[in-house]
Amino acid sequence: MAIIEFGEDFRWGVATAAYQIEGGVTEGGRGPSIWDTFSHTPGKVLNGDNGDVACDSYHRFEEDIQLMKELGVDVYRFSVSWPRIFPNGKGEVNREGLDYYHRLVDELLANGIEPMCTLYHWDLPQALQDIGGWDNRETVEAFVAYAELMFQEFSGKIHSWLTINEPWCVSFLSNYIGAHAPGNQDLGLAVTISHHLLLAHGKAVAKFREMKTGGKIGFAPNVTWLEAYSNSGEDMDACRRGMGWMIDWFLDPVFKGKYPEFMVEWFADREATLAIEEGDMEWIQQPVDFIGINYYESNVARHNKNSGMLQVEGIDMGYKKTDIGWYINAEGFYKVLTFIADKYGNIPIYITENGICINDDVEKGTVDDQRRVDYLKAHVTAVARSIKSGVNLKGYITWSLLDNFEWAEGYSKRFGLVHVNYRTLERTKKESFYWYQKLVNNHWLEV
Ligand SMILES: CCOCCOc1ccc(-c2cn(C[C@@H]3NC[C@@H](O)[C@H]3O)nn2)cc1
Repeated sequence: MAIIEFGEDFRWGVATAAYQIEGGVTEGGRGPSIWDTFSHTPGKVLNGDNGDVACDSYHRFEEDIQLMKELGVDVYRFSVSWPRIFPNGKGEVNREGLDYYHRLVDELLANGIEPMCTLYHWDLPQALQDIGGWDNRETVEAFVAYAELMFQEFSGKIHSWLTINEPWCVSFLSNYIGAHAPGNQDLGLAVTISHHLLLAHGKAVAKFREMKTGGKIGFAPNVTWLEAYSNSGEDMDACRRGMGWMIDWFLDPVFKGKYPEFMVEWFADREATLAIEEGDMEWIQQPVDFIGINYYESNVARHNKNSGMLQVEGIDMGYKKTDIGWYINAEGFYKVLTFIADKYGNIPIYITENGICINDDVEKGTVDDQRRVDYLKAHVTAVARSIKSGVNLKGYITWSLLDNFEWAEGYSKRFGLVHVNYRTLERTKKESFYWYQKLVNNHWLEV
């Protein structure tokens, strides 16, 4: 057995998101979001599940925080439901919504846990979608106004902010592939939305700097690693496109001030062009203090001209799969982290999501999710390897504290260290909870 060690200043955390855990969708003055609309549209979410109750964390957050305290985590990454703050997306502020998040943040601070706040984790106020959503630059301005209010309201309490979670999911998964809310399937629209999301991010960062409320700010792209099936130029190019779609498309504008040309051309050849206005790129490349990286899986891929818009075909190499069908490959985690550090300069990185869907159920009062322990062990070791290789990693925040509403998969897919019985809302600590507790408190693990 080998011992893998982490410095005492390395931060450990757990992550959730508002629509996935809160419930209370008509309480406390909250307005509807696009996920309320989407989940209540027949056929959009597996089993017709929705976030109306979810884990009921709106009423049970003290219990959840006691679980975090028992874990011993340093950081809790949560998201704020924008329609709790601005029920109509902009204009009138809902004081009850602000008060709810003050109670949450105060309880975290009272228990020695640092709040890391994601401002946008996919639950766009429906009222903004009704005027075009992220396709409309008015939504960009509404986001900046929402961010400004949150920075002011929580100044001195929240010191770590993330603007946008997984802009690839918000733009391409939700507006080209159409699997997530609002469910459009238009590449040109998705490309425009990706630009407006980066503009919203950059303008919010600029507002954060201007307000001087203190703390640090970043955003959280989701990333993957694609290993080329062969060393042929077309297979290597295909993998470059697949990663360019998810990584370079969002990191190049922020860190290099321009979109990756090879992707601009690929989209333009498919009538999807960027409408960049004077000053946009200057806003987008506002320096960030850190970047959140969300990683789940890697693939082996090759070129196939008949394989979708990107002409990238995944090849099943027999890697073990999770219960949501994603491949398990911790080597890809190490490779993508070193790739990002090499290409974008050694920016401080927090892993803001990494975890595994394992649907084991409660038996004899526990959940023996050894496959989750194995996944976490391998991926935390990949994090240690990356640090040893010079990657400026500051912390690891696992997805998720609780089983929760996994978007279009509903409640069928479980990512939590803690099992949730959605009928009784009873929480049950899994074996992985105790494994993570030991890692978080020891700062080392045996592999
Ligand atoms: C080609 C067709 O593809 C159809 C589905 O394609 C995807 C891709 C990616 C995802 C996905 C889900 N998650 C986990 C979440 N991250 C944020 C947090 O809220 C977690 O719940 N990350 N990525 C889902 C579906």
